[in-house]
Amino acid sequence: MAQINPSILSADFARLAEEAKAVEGADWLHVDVMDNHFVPNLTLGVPVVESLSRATDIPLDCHLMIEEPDRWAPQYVEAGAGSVTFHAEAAAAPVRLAREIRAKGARAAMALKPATPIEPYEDLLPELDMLLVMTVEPGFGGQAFLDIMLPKIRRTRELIARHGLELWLQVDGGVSAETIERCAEAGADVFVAGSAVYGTDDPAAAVRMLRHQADEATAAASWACRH
Ligand SMILES: O=C(CO)[C@H](O)[C@H](O)COP(=O)(O)O
Ligand SMILES: [Fe+2]
Repeated sequence: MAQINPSILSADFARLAEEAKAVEGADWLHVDVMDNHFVPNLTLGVPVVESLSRATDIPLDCHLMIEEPDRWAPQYVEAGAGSVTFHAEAAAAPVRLAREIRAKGARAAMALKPATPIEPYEDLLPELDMLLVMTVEPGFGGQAFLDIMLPKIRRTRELIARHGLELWLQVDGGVSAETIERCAEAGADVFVAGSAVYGTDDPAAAVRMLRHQADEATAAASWACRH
């Protein structure tokens, strides 16, 4: 079944615990950590993740858009994150970092900005639990989905299948009722949605609707039949 991860970037930061409750039934809560260096925006850090992990039963999926993830990522595991994603463009030693995240007890994931190809990282895939293909330029919520990323999602799904891996394939940025089916058809199975969830009157219903759409599109997709 498709996993839907609402992004709290589009939530009210003064009411994060309530905003987590508003998406009960979501698979993960996506937490965008930005440092105003790797991306031109600043959000939250380790103490907020620590408090949020105590305030909700939904596991936290921390997307680190920061420099020096080798230094910081382990601290997010200690703060309670169930999954930690570092960017390929920022990590100094991605294999060592992925192993450290896993050794500390979280799922290890790596993200690719739109201009970063997947092919140079093929040998790294067995070290990861999830690969994130960004479908907008990281930094801000509410941007338009980049259709041009669909071939990269397809190629990544093919590589995962070729290596016989159980790796999850996440998409993040502009995922909505209009775009989620294209992502699922191309091979994504974990979907981050910020504005498409928190920008509605009923965020929990939006999660259910997006999951239903993704499941239908996956069932019809050739990559899932071969899986
Ligand atoms: O990583 C991100 C931006 O860098 C966010 O997770 C993403 O943009 C979610 O927001 P939306 O669904 O509104 O695009
Ligand atoms: Fe994100």
